[in-house]
Amino acid sequence: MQSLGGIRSWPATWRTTTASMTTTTTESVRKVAQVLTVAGSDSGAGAGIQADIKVCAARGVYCASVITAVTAQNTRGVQSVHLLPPDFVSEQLKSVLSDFEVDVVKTGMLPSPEIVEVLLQNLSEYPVRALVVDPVMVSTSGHVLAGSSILSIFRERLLPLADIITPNVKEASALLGGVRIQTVAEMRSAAKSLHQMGPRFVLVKGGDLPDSSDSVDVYFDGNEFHELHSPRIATRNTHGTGCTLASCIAAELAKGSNMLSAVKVAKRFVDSALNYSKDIVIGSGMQGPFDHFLSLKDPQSYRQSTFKPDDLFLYAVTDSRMNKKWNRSIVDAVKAAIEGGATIIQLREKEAETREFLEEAKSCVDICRSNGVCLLINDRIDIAIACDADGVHVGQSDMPVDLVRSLLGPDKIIGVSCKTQEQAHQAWKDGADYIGSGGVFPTNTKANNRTIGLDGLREVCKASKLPVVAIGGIGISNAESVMRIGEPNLKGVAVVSALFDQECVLTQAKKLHKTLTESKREH
Ligand SMILES: Nc1ncnc2c1ncn2[C@@H]1O[C@H](COP(=O)(O)OP(=O)(O)OP(=O)(O)O)[C@@H](O)[C@H]1O
Ligand SMILES: Cc1ncc(CO)c(N)n1
Ligand SMILES: [Mg+2]
Repeated sequence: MQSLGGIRSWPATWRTTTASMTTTTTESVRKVAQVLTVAGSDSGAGAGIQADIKVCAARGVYCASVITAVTAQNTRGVQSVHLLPPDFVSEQLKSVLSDFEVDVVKTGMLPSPEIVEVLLQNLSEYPVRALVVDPVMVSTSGHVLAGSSILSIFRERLLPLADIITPNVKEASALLGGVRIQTVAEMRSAAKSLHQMGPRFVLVKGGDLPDSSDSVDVYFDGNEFHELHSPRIATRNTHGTGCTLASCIAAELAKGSNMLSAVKVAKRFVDSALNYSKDIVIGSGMQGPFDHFLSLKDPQSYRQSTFKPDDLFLYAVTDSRMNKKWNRSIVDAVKAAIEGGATIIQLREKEAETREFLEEAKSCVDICRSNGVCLLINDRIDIAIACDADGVHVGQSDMPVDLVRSLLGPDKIIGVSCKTQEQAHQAWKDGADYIGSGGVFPTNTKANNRTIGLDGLREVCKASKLPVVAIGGIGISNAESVMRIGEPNLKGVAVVSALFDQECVLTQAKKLHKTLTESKREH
């Protein structure tokens, strides 16, 4: 029997290895971890090939796919299965394995002994670093995806080559000739028996174990057992958990992880994904898919957080000292500002305690979202992430914009304070959405802040490829003079004291909105 090399023989430095890669340029090349999944297609895309590709993408690993069968499948069950001819499966395998530097092969639905045979042949011709075998046999809905005809070739030839096998309790039982597996103790003894068939590691999954408040998987390395526990999540969206777990193990191995760490990360990934998507509704059947990217957004809130430059029109920036002085909560201040016509809100709470600020920020997100107004957080990226704000505003000495972007992802709003043309240019290059420019007039809100005046503002606007909001000492009496500079990308004014260092925020917001609307009409 040919060895696949196995994960234990990986060079420790493989991640930076570039020598074996062919390239037509002399530039350095970046090695990308690669998985090949050999599995069936699930038309509902919760399991099979589709799940495998999503998991790898979510884990930062490239995933090629060889399809063994096509299923007509949805959340109600499997309606029909069409096997691909073994020769054609072989052609796909050759195609990928002869070209790509596949690190790990992961198998799912292998529906006939002939298909297993062509897989074995190709693996002996093109060895890979690790083989993850998820012995898919029966769908959770009860449909047979691979019948008993595959059992002997699995036992005798595929399992001995596997670095890890990941049967659920039913599959473990089938591989062992029908033994009873209904307890964690029986899972342990099954793992031990399966290990004797030759795989280096065994993970018996307990997702379908009856009467268990925990979801327990049993891992066996030939010597030691590990029980991986997580609270069972009450959700209908468990379709594809098995494929997800195995693909995540493959992805982590491809990145260079050892087996136990890969399995632990994979279990946590399934757990977080299930938790995150426990309430989503896709399809009308008994078992729904979940969100591998942990990010299917409520379309309502998603739509509201898209940023338009005109949102900068009346930009309200909160200030904790002023709220304290006037004895109101941030939430009340924000409500009043929005009611008076504020078009975007920034929470700038320099002195707030983190825990308290987070709670207030969450309430403000709810208010802003229900009013279709974007909410930004000043400087505190952590708070913005934790409360799912629409974005952040950062200064020149805060975290760099490109790093903020990588932390917040592509859809969040990032604003940057800029006093100079160079800063405005840099903000645009780094991927900001707008800039705030000032102080236009002297202000008490920000100590030691250089005033750039209307001329400075004009300069920055001229250089900026991004929309601009003016800030610093602006109020009802001078807002018009600011807008009158007439630069087309100057979209509005940001105010602090003019709204919040006032007895009635609502009245001041209304007045300011009126002034701005009039000056817009005139210019
Ligand atoms: N409700 C749940 N809550 C938490 N973890 C779960 C739940 N259901 C399954 N899991 C976990 O998901 C992983 C897959 O286990 P499971 O036994 O469901 O595999 P499977 O039956 O092959 O999956 P499927 O056939 O639905 O793709 C395991 O780590 C298991 O512990
Ligand atoms: C194609 C396919 N592979 C695997 C599973 C197991 O979840 C499934 N339901 N469908
Ligand atoms: Mg299951």
